[in-house]
Amino acid sequence: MGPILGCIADDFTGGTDLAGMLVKSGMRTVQLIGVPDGPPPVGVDAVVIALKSRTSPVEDAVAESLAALRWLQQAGCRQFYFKYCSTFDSTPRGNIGPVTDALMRALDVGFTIACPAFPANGRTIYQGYLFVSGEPLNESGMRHHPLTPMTDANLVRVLQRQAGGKVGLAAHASVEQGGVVLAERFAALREQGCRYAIVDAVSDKDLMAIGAACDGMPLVTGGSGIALGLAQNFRRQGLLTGCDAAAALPATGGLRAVISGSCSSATQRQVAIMRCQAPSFHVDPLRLARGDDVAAEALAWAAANLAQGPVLVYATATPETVKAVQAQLGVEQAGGMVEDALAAIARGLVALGVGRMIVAGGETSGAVVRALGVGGLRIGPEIDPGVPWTTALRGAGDDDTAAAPLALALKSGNFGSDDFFLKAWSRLS
Ligand SMILES: Nc1ncnc2c1ncn2[C@@H]1O[C@H](COP(=O)(O)OP(=O)(O)O)[C@@H](O)[C@H]1O
Ligand SMILES: O=C(O)[C@@H](O)C(=O)COP(=O)(O)O
Repeated sequence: MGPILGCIADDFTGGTDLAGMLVKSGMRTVQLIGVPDGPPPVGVDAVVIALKSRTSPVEDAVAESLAALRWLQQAGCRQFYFKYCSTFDSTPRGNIGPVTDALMRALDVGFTIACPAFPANGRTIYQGYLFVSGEPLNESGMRHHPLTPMTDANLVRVLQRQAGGKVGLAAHASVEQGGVVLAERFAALREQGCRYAIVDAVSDKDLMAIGAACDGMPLVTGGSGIALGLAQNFRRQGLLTGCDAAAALPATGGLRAVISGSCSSATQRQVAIMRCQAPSFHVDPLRLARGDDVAAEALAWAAANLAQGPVLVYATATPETVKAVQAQLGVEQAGGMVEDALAAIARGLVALGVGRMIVAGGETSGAVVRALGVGGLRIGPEIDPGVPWTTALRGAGDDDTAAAPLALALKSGNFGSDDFFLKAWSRLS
């Protein structure tokens, strides 16, 4: 049987986050990188197509998302899921609103939900306000994000600025009463002319209620959290028949490296800790802009250090440093230049024998995975909430027979414990 649930993720770390969550909920899941050419994989319950569309121009994000939807429809999926960041990362023009609108039009649906909550990672929503580990979004580190600074915690307001229709709120008072009451609240909002409901959630129990209320809803949108409650609907209908071999990965090996282009608060702490314990190489955007061959330097340095243990290559910097760089180079130019350099270094590292790699940052992961020509990812064991180990597949139909496939952990900027870069290796057998 083909996949039942078709997911479109707006970045690659978000894709592995969602795929890991679906696997945990008992759905056999494969993550594909970009819209595939080939036929859908067999023996899976869910497919996640990971795009790099979070900060693309709106028209490009919409076109790519619609292409992904068409492929998932042809693959036979019966429910669709637009995955964005648990901190609702978006530019003032979108892309969450415009992509949601385009998917709704294509599916001919008049209502959907928007819920980025991920309580296990401290993302909770109450009265429509998004909190990050107890801090309102606009007071969290997200206000300094290099590409998508988030300066308003009220998601009804944020989505209303991006979307074509009216945004309503399904507050916690409805959510805590369970799926039936919540579904009634959705119906009431629809009658009031709302096309979207921001949904409160402060616990996994709330996510299960949201999942139940979304039974049969053609399109859901959110972070990875709401995935937790969807499998129960399919299971009840007898649609989840396969056994879950999800967390088993083929044997991996080779040298180890961490590549970090994330400037998020959690990554800054993780980089600081790894720098004290392992050889590290700093990629300076201003040197890139001057035309220095930083990638070649990094690879020569890596060749001399890799044998000793994991190495760190990072562009991660404080908000002040990032602002100064952006003032000189421009926001997009700085980001693109760093991403290109880290991607070239990742390719060179694999050529030097790196077989296990952690990449920190969503945009950074997108650039690296593309440069490595990865077609898909097999999902393995979770390192920390939202970050599984994966192994690289060449494409949709790949049966993963390579002797020792490349192991990749794509770490969302703000996920993972402070010692993530040190402890992650032990989760890979
Ligand atoms: N020192 C720096 N100066 C300016 N931009 C940087 C610097 N280091 C990284 N970047 C850019 O910041 C962006 C970080 O985004 P991303 O990789 O998605 O991380 P996160 O997951 O934390 O959001 C990337 O485009 C990256 O190239
Ligand atoms: O939902 C989340 O927070 C993550 O899955 C995610 O999308 C993070 O994006 P980055 O912080 O850009 O890695």
